[in-house]
Amino acid sequence: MDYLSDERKKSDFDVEAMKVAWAGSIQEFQLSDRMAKLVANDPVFEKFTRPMLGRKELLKNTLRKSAHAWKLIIDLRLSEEEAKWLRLYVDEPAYTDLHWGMFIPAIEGQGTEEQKKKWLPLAKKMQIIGCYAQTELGHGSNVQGLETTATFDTRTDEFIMHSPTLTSSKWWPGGLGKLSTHAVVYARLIVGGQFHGVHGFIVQLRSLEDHSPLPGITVGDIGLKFGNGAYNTMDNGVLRFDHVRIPRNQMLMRVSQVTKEGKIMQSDVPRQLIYGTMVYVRQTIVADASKALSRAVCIATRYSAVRRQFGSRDGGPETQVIDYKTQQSRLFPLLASAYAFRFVSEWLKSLYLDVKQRLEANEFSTLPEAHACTAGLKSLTTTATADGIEECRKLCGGHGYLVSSGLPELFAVYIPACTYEGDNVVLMLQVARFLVKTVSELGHKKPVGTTAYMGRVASLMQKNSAVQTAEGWLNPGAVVEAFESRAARMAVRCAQELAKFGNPEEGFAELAVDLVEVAVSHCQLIVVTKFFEKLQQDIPGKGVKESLEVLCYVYALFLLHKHQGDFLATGYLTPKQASLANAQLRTLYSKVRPNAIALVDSFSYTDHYLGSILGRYDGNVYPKLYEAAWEDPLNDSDVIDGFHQYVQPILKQRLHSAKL
Ligand SMILES: CCCCCCCC/C=C\CCCCCCCCCCCC(=O)SCCNC(=O)CCNC(=O)[C@H](O)C(C)(C)COP(=O)(O)OP(=O)(O)OC[C@H]1O[C@@H](n2cnc3c(N)ncnc32)[C@H](O)[C@@H]1OP(=O)(O)O
Ligand SMILES: Cc1cc2nc3c(=O)[nH]c(=O)nc-3n(C[C@H](O)[C@H](O)[C@H](O)COP(=O)(O)OP(=O)(O)OC[C@H]3O[C@@H](n4cnc5c(N)ncnc54)[C@H](O)[C@@H]3O)c2cc1C
Repeated sequence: MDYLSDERKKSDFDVEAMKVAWAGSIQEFQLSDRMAKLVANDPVFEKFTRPMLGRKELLKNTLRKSAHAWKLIIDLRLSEEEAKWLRLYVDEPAYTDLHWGMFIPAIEGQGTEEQKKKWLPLAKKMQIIGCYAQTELGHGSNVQGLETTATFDTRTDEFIMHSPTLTSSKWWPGGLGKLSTHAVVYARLIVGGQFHGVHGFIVQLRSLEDHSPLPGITVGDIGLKFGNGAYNTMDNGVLRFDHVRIPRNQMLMRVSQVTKEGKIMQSDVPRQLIYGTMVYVRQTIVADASKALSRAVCIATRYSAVRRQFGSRDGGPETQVIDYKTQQSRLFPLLASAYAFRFVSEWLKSLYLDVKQRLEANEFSTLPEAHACTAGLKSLTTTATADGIEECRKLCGGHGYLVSSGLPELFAVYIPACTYEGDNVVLMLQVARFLVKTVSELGHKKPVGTTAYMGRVASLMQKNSAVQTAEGWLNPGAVVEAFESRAARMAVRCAQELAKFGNPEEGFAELAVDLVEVAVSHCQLIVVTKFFEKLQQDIPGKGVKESLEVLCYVYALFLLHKHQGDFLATGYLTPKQASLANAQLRTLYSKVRPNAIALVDSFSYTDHYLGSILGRYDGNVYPKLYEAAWEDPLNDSDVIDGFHQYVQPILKQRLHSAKL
């Protein structure tokens, strides 16, 4: 029985076509769908018991799943794209993520042709397992502050890897604790007693025969992390070196080379390329944000249509909580954000692929913008997604707190995304630096790409919004201009404040809070613009483009309402115009309402992937919640183990004193 069938009938767009729009293309949809079903129908990938497993069982279970996934990849000859979808739907962080997601890309981006030829075939056949060992106990954000040393010994043509202090212990790398045989280790290069910056080195950690740590290497897991199950399927590790020797050709040498004689040779490649793997991964994290948020939103939307509270008239049904305006005002912006992040990630991927191609041809001019966009959008989307998942939990009331809602584990797995791959505030400060630089160069350099609007700064500073009615806000030009003006005005104002400081670094530190706000406004502008640009494309299917248009305005006007202080303070909007935007937002919520279930069905998530009783496709929530309760190990017996030993004596004492 489909308890949501009435809801599904209300929608006025072609869901199958929306699924394709969400996936990006029919090919991508079919690929994703095939992998989703493959995983959902395979009992090895069962995940409901995960939160109840102890750490050792949990990790062993993850290893079993990873081995099974690898076997499927080989047996079914899955492509790299298919393997990525398979990984998504298996839905369990594992050591293989860092192997494929960072170790291999680090060698690809920073290795020489010779190094790639040697290491990549081994890694791609998984004959070695690698991780990305950058962060240390004492330093994560400040990469130049890392303490591990790689000292060149000209006599033996080797580097000596050493951890001179406790704080230099590598700390956090995923896959390091128990599984990796190798790591790309970031360390201070020391040649002839001189420090030559931080570089990456391929270091073997464990024997390929019996997996024991090699001499001089201390390695282990850093311990339990937030939440049951969740990220505890990953062996984040600690690593120390005691004068471990590696051949010279294991320093990744695309950026700088060390010769046998101990000479440093700089190639034309900028040193920032050492950070290149982070640019790649940040871009993938933006795509993952849309997946995690859409998943939470799918659960909360379906449950909000099932759940009824108050409002019964003449004994009729109570009101579906999705019909409360307050519920809509919390849920629909998140639904719109999931779509917005999906489309901006599509754009970011194309930007990244373009930069990658240029880097391969030794053309580096677009690297700073790629860095700013990946850093800023990673920060913006992961912050909004982490907050959004928690909001979805609250939108599901008490039942959202049950593990069987799927939301607690999703939250626990997701929130470190605000920290890993760059703390979100630190990353926004990088964007701010880029923007301040752009403003300071306006006189002699034409801004391009995502900062092109700064080239119109004079008019953006003068022109105010012309919107007169609520309908007036349903105009891409009006909305984009509002976001451009806000971002440009905030950036210029901050740059003017900065100029008052004799020492720019002192000013940057003092104005950091305002600078982060400038960076956020710029990143929001990017997301809004890319959503409108998406709507310019051919999007087939009845009512699909119209529904996306509604979501695009919801996303933009929700942000405008939330940050109306900025829009008002910069003088671009009047209070009246801000309130017209809010009135339009209410109308838009009413347009989303009949399509809400269809819009989350368009993510095409299987019940296996959602892992949520509240978000079941058929809406059959209550019987299934009731059934699941009885599956809890505590309900194996009517009288709990420990009752006779610890509780009964207390009860007896009470009876005894009652007699007195
Ligand atoms: C069996 C089945 C298999 C199936 C197959 C599976 C397939 C799976 C495939 C994929 C899965 C993917 C999963 C991925 C999973 C990812 C999980 C994430 C794990 C997390 C990993 C980590 O966290 S790694 C560690 C990350 N660390 C950080 O991010 C550190 C943050 N700090 C920094 O980035 C920097 O230090 C800084 C940006 C803060 C810079 O600080 P500082 O001011 O000191 O900089 P510098 O002086 O060094 O340099 C300034 C200069 O450089 C520019 N710049 C900075 N960063 C970059 C960059 N990244 N790129 C380009 N340029 C950069 C900066 O703008 C300055 O430029 P100027 O021109 O000088 O102004
Ligand atoms: C689950 C997980 C997996 C990870 N996986 C890996 C991995 O595979 N490999 C790896 O190398 N690392 C990994 N890391 C480490 C991760 O990359 C770092 O934790 C991250 O980069 C943040 O650095 P930090 O811990 O030093 O934070 P800190 O920099 O110490 O941040 C602490 C606080 O200080 C603030 N702060 C720091 N600097 C500034 C500044 N300049 N201005 C203003 N505020 C500032 C931050 O905003 C934050 O609030 C992982 C971390 C986690 C949680």
